[in-house]
Amino acid sequence: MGVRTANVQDGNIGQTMEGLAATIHGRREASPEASYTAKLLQGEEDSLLKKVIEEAGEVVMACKDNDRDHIRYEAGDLVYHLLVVLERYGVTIDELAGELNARMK
Ligand SMILES: N=c1c2ncn([C@@H]3O[C@H](COP(=O)(O)OP(=O)(O)OP(=O)(O)O)[C@@H](O)[C@H]3O)c2ncn1[C@@H]1O[C@H](COP(=O)(O)O)[C@@H](O)[C@H]1O
Repeated sequence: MGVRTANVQDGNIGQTMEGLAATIHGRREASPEASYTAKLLQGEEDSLLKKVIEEAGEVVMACKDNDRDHIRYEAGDLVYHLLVVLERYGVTIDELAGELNARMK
């Protein structure tokens, strides 16, 4: 695990999520030997789904340790794997945004 200090100046969540989702989409046709994302997209469905549960558990453990850097790191793993799930099941990042925006009052 490579937990490090985050540079918040690097952060723009909209651009980051769009860029990452586009990269993940582009791995649909990539070789699973060359790309972990391609392996998740093309491999066993349950392997990907189990990974989401595992990463969610790691976020919870980091929270129980009250370790901010570790929480952020594991949240990154969870969000990445969640985006891979969305790609695999054909839910676009714009649809996710629409879902969240519809809840705003
Ligand atoms: N954001 C990620 C990303 N986050 C996590 N991971 C991988 O997810 C796996 C997480 O597994 P584990 O939890 O077992 O490993 P860990 O996090 O090292 O250790 P622990 O959390 O268990 O302590 C590791 O293999 C990470 O490399 C990611 N792999 C890829 N990406 C993005 O996807 C792009 C395409 O990557 P490729 O699929 O390699 O082409 C990359 O450029 C990145 O932008």
